[in-house]
Amino acid sequence: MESTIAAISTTVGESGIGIVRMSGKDSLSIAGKIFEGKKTKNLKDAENRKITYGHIFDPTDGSLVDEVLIVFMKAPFTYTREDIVEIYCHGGIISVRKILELLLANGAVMAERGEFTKRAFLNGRLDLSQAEAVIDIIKSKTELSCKLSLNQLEGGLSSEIKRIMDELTEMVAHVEVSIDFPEEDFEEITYDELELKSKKILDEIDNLLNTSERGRILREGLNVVILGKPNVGKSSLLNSMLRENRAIVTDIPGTTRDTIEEYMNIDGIPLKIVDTAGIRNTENIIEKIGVDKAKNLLETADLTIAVFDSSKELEEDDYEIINMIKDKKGIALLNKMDLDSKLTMEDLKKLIPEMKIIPTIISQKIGIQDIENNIKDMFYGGKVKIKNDIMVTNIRHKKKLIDAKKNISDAYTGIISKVPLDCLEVDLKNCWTNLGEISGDTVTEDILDKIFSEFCVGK
Ligand SMILES: Nc1nc2c(c(=O)[nH]1)N(C=O)[C@@H](CNc1ccc(C(=O)N[C@@H](CCC(=O)O)C(=O)O)cc1)CN2
Ligand SMILES: Nc1nc2c(ncn2[C@@H]2O[C@H](COP(=O)(O)OP(=O)(O)OP(=O)(O)O)[C@@H](O)[C@H]2O)c(=O)[nH]1
Ligand SMILES: [Mg+2]
Repeated sequence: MESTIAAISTTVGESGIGIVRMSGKDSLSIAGKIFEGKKTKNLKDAENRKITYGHIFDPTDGSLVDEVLIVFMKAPFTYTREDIVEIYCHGGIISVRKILELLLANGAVMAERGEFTKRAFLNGRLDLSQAEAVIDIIKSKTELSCKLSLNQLEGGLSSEIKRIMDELTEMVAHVEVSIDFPEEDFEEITYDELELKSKKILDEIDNLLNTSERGRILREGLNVVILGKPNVGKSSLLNSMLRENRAIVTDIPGTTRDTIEEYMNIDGIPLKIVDTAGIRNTENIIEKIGVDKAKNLLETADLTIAVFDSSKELEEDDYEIINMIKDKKGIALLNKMDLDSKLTMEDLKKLIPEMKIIPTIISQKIGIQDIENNIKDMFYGGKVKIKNDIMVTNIRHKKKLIDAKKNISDAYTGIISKVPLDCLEVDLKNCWTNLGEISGDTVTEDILDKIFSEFCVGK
């Protein structure tokens, strides 16, 4: 890396302090041109990693720009493994921008998005999945997803991937020896050994892939769809869960015409919750579109909440809804329990014996806590220990794992049917390459550019 890069690393706006930073071999000399210290006049004389107080001046006219703290961090023990200078100035928009401008005028080039972290990766301080964790930390919206990304930054996923890659390397080496020196039987690997080893790798990749479903939920939110006949209290439920009057609630059936999506979280579990138009057989064109939309949404739901009205006898529309949700993951609510009962818990239980049924009075917020606890239980159903678990949360990693799984299962199938060893080698190597795209060992320039372009400036 020849160039010295500079960027503003904090948000530009009304902030107390702003950070402008530089990385590269000229960092110290460039900063030295615009900084004058109080006690330590010259930045070159400042101690490594020790904060120095002073002022930034515009060297073209000697005018004062800001009062700052500055630190020089000497390569290679820095964030990027290059020389770094960080300037802590007064926040806002003028000072940070002016200081960046001066650095650029004195030999630094504007850093691209994620370029500091990209350099940390290229210089070997982080592997690619760790670098990607950095942006996931910044973008995380809940404590839980932040914690997972921090684990990834600490190298949990990386070491697991590395371990599997080492196993593959060892297997390939054995296979190659057996191909190259078939006469010398001492090193030759047996098909039984190969079967065991490839099965182990297949299981390990599978285990990682199995965590990605929960990973997706943490990324996108658990997709919860509220379903039911008109007027049963679906929008009331949405409002109660959000704790705000988001959707219009009236006693006129057919109030909600379109779907309403909102985000919330229950103890850190992100939820996308969708209120839908009441399902009924209708001739009204607008309402019909809403009803069809609600039915389609069911396909992508992680969880459905089907609402029933206890004050009304079951009708044809209820039966249709029961049919739709029967084999889906979800819970049923028997609402309006404050009114005279025409539909009991027992009646409903007979129709959907597999499903959890919760009695509610949504208009009085009764049962909401119960619903939220049930959603939580379903999420933690797999008994994940989030804290120590390695979890695949990144969609790119998931895709690569799927490719790698395909390679190793092909190899495994080949081993079972005793195909020639050189046929296996290709699958094993491809598997290694696909895993290497997660760690960054085998990644291409294009992929790197794409990954780091999603970073923020100054990271
Ligand atoms: N001011 C400031 N705050 C920051 C960062 C930064 O770059 N600057 N970070 C980044 O964006 C994060 C912290 N991450 C960092 C990771 C490594 C090193 C570092 O200097 N590592 C060296 C030395 C470690 C040591 O002293 O033991 C190394 O790994 O060799 C610095 C920050 C969050 N806070
Ligand atoms: N008595 C009683 N009324 C309720 C309860 N829950 C909701 N309601 C009332 O039922 C009516 C319909 O509620 P909504 O939330 O608009 O029902 P919806 O299912 O969204 O209806 P559509 O949008 O038309 O499909 C409103 O007047 C609510 O105040 C309850 O537990 N008990
Ligand atoms: Mg509604």
